Amino acid sequence: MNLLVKQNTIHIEQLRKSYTEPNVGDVHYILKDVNLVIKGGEFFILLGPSGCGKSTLLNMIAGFISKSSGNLRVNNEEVNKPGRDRAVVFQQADSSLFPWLTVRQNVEFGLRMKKTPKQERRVISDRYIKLVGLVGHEDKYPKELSGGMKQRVQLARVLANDPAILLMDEPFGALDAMTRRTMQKELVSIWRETHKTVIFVTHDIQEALLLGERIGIMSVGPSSNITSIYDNRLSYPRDVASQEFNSLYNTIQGHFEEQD
Ligand SMILES: Nc1ncnc2c1ncn2[C@@H]1O[C@H](COP(=O)(O)OP(=O)(O)OP(=O)(O)O)[C@@H](O)[C@H]1O
Repeated sequence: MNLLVKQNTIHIEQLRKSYTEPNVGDVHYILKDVNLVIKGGEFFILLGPSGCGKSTLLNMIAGFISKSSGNLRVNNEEVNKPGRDRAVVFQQADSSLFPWLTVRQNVEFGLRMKKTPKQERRVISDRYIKLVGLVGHEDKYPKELSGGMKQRVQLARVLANDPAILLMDEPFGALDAMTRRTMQKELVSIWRETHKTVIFVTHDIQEALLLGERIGIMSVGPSSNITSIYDNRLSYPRDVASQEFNSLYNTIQGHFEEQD
């Protein structure tokens, strides 16, 4: 087994996130008693309705939001701050790209911070700019790019830093259908090539089924948790028209209808 696959396991036990209402003092739970193990190298989907707490959970794994109680471990170490082993790809690339830097400078930013030598930076940025299909656009600034291209820059920048765990918060949600499909295909091939652990948040059942190996369903909030996990063993690339795909789609949709 690949070393990366053995590592980067995420253990979540009885995890809670609550907040206290100002002035009143009542305690409200966003997440209550979430239990989950995500294996290293796995492509895991967090699927749930709007406002159920998917982003909160992802940001807790990233180390951006602290837990209220329970355990959250990556590689057996309690998460209490962001780490180089984890990186987040956000829904809106605009807020994460530096507008005053070119595509290449944005992709190389983290490497520059790590003081990676210039030549090595160039090799790495070339690789990921190629991987996300942005060759020829290296010297453009974010304002000269389409939404899909900006999202590719964000992905290339995250990949250039080589985190073992990719945390993706509805990264293709704002893209048009065609660009979205292309990005989904690229992500699957990047994941298969790099063996990274991917946790991908979406509220779109079709997207969940196209991408993930396992799909964790979150209940409607407040006090959300993971109510079921579905295995998706269909081989890649997945065919939305196949009977197996549709059967799994209907099962998951039925699950949500029961919750209504
Ligand atoms: N600091 C906070 N104080 C109070 N409530 C909060 C806070 N942060 C988030 N919430 C609430 O927690 C819930 C979960 O929010 P979160 O953004 O994690 O959901 P989500 O499933 O990612 O939603 P969406 O799919 O719409 O992005 C929401 O009801 C939100 O209003």
